[in-house]
Amino acid sequence: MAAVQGAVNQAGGPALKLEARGLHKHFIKRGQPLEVLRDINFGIAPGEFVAVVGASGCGKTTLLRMADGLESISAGSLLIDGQERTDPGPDRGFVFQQDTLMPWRTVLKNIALGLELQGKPKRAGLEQARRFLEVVGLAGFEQHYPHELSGGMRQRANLARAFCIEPELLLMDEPFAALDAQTREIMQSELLRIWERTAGGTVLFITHQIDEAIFLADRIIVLTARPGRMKDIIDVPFARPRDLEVKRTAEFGALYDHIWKMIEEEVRVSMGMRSG
Ligand SMILES: Nc1ncnc2c1ncn2[C@@H]1O[C@H](COP(=O)(O)OP(=O)(O)OP(=O)(O)O)[C@@H](O)[C@H]1O
Repeated sequence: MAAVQGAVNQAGGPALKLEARGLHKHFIKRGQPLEVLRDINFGIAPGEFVAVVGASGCGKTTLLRMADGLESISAGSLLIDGQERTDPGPDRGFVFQQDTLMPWRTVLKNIALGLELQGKPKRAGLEQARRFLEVVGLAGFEQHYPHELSGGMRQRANLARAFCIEPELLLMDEPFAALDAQTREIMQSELLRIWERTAGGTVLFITHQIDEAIFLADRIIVLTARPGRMKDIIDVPFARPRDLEVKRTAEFGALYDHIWKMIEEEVRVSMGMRSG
């Protein structure tokens, strides 16, 4: 396929960090094609935080894996900095639902792992890891092993590891889904704090939770039921820095209801039910 060039800004640099153009994806399942994503188009500016929501199975994780280079593209294109995306690279960080800490490494050495893989000298890598360990509030736990931490602490170490490599594009797939409701809320505000403190780059964040998407993101992409298509892109009107209190406001509740109705409609369509 011919290389596709993305839009450039006035300074000559790419105007968009991540851009999907007419993106399609299908898998072959038991010999039959399964269409998962159809005609996905969006552009994400450098430094923007964008969440993706949609019914279960609409292709959210697949979209993220395509951005990371873990999944092939069936048609259309996905550009990073104006260039067709390549295999996974050090410019991208990926955070999964389950932490991916190595049980035999201390917390500090887990956080430093990405830097080690990038070839950063050991001492400098550990120093940088220590800084990020402090940012996520784990000072004092450097020499602990993952099994000695709570689920929330492990996910904080996981975040520190992702932010530590200072990725220009951070891809997050329901990173707080395995946490209890209270820890999840705290982690949401921790994530914003870390992101703001470390100039955390561009984020594409997948979630099932509408309130999480509204609280975190600048914009929210709503996908239809499978095959996932663009249903809407919503601007989130809340100023930063954001406090969890914003979730209790009427404006937040109204936006939540609006997005929930869109997703409910899609789930009903996919189940062959009429809305109402
Ligand atoms: N490697 C694969 N081979 C075949 N089918 C796949 C593969 N990966 C995903 N699928 C199918 O693609 C569809 C979309 O999956 P995906 O995990 O992207 O959805 P999702 O929106 O993230 O779902 P959920 O919200 O439930 O996590 C599903 O029907 C899934 O079974």
